Amino acid sequence: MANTVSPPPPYERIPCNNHIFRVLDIAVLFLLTSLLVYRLLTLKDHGFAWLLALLCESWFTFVWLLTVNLKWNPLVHKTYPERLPQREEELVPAVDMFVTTADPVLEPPIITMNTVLSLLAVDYPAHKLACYVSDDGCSPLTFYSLVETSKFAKLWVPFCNKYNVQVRAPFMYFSSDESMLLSDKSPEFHPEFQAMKDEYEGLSRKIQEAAKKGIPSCDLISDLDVFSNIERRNHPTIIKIIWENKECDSHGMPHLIYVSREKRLKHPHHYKAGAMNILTRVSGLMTNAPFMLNVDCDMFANNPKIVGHAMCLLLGSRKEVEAGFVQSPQIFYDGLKDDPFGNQLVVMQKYMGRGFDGIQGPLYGGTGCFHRRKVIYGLCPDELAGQAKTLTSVTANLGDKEMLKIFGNSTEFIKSAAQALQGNTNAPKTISNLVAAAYQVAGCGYEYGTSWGTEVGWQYGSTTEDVLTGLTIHSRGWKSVYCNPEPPPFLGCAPSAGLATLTQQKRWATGLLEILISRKSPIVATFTAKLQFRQCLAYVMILVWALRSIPELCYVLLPAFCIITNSNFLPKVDEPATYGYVGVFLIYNIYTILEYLETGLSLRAWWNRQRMSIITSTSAWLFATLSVILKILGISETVFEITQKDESSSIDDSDAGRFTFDGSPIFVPGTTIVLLQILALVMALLSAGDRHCESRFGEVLCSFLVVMYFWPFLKGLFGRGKYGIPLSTICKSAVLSFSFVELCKRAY
Ligand SMILES: O=c1ccn([C@@H]2O[C@H](COP(=O)(O)OP(=O)(O)O[C@H]3O[C@H](CO)[C@@H](O)[C@H](O)[C@H]3O)[C@@H](O)[C@H]2O)c(=O)[nH]1
Ligand SMILES: [Mn+2]
Repeated sequence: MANTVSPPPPYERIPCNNHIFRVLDIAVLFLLTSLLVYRLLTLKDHGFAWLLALLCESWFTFVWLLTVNLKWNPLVHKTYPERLPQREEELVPAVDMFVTTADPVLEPPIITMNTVLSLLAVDYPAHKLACYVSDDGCSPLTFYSLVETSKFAKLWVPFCNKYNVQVRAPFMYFSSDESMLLSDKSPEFHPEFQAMKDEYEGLSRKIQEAAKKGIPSCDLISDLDVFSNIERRNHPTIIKIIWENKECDSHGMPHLIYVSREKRLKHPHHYKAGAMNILTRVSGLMTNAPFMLNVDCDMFANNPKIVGHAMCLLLGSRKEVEAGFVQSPQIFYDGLKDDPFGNQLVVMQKYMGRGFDGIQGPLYGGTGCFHRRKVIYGLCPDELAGQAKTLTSVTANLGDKEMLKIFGNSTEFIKSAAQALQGNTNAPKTISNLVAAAYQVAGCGYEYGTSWGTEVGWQYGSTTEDVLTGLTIHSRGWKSVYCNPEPPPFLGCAPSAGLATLTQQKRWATGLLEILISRKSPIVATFTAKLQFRQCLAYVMILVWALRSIPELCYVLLPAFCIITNSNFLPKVDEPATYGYVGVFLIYNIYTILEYLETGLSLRAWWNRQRMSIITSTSAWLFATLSVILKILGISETVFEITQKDESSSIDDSDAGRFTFDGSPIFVPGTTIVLLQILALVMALLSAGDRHCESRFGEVLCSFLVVMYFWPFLKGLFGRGKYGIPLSTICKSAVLSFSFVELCKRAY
């Protein structure tokens, strides 16, 4: 036999060493269960507080069990694009890239344009790429910006290729240290760099002025006609091919297409999921690439080789089932020092990402993700061909009639979908000929009676459409892979303040709970479909976020309750069980500190995150639970509130990390908690001389700790202007606190 050396695989699976964490995991679990037993055995000697603590601690133990499951076998994938078999450019698979934007005010066009530019300039054959921008704001400003951007891109893309530019979002490139950029380059670089910088400044000026003074009357006038008198929520489809790479030039610029789907007041538009489905269909008609990359408007491609890295995982695995989709982490570029709002989620994503990678694969996070088109179309992996029928009605060989029923009434689209499902890549088409067909599939009535949003495409019914869509894919037996090369693949904006963070957390927790109680719940899928059991537990850990608010709120209120009613929820200081509580508290904190230090973050960042998790859980997640209850009762619908994105981060502003407040009801729980603890501490102080006081040491300490966690609210009580909690909120909280005290006293 010939001794052929097979080339090394383009990726490696590397298990992470986590012995210390496993020991701590088990230690916490052991202590928690022992304490539960202790509580159960001593239940009859104690009152209501003891029982409530038992219930809360049972829940915490359950959540800890889920955490241990998730983190038990962490794994990372390392990718080597240079090892991919060298193919002719013609054989490299195509990728359709989607950008969604929804509001030119909350999402300034210059941010979206930088994202588009970074995608147009990625290091991949240009004729294999197409960039589709969905504009749910139906804004002439976005369209105008895109046209201007495409002109700039014709200079920018070749510049990036010629000088192997590392960061291909111009705002980032030009704001990095110029001297570093300028050294080590050929003499012609300097003038070209300067010219490019001037061009970019020109572009941003144009966009800024158009935002302020309106779009200048220019040659675009006929194109802009369609935008005149348009209502954002009630308008026909607008599709414009801004640039077509007609020559199929691999060094040119990818296709660039603007899509604003039809919206009518009576038709639900399903927020981002709806927008993604339209992009899927329009791109299916025009380019039908076997892979689709989607990013939020603020998430620019920071690593120009990211498509290559993703291809290592998508093409490099022996079986397709190993990589139904490839997800990159959400990393933020505008983070404040020490993460005062705890919203960078670096540590959480790192350890959860690795954990998921060791089971069935990471969640789909809505941005920075490469999907196989056929997976989005609802197909099962080949391995499950026998069971496919029971898991989905989509198979590779459907008749026309079935196709029409599932995918809707466009013969052109059916044809393209059939090709995608069978894995045929088709010859490039002239995309401008397909605009009429594209208008049809972008209409708001198109999905009526089809499987879009239920079985095919991005899934409807949750404000976290991303997690639901990923879950549906995992339920069909696909695995997913985490792709996190250096430098980080995509960077975006984190919410810039406390309120925005809480609003985002509320939307996430709402959407996740919607999934938990839906028919697509992982608990159902693990029995009826192909979701792995441990993956199900991992999903449940995330989906119960909103529900965690209730036990956590109860636990936070327990110290105050006990002080007010002169009861106990903790053992007396001299009882041995006290060591158990102190032990859990210490080990848990050491555990989380270790995670922060191992990631290279500061102790302050750790503390900020601890604080924010409790604040988030008792306010944002609590409101999420309420909004899901209201939805179930049919009183109100859950909505997608878009996060504000700021271009210039205020890192230098020393007050940027301070909590700001407004009249939003989301601040009421936090304020009430602080008022209550203060009240309780004062009561404890006044009765310090009693014989009881010693026996309440634990409760007083905990109450004090709660105040530390809610420090931003305590400061807010005395702050001024936007840094102060409005009087109306304080009044509401005061009423709530006094009612609580009254209630406690009556009950006891
Ligand atoms: O009706 C809508 C609403 C939103 N979007 C887009 O959705 C994206 C995400 O919105 P954002 O306000 O930035 O929400 P985030 O909480 O930052 O987004 C995270 O969480 C969302 C689910 O809640 C996912 O959809 C996102 O991909 C994920 O990054 C943005 O590009 C928006 O333009 C639309 O296209 N149409
Ligand atoms: Mn965002």
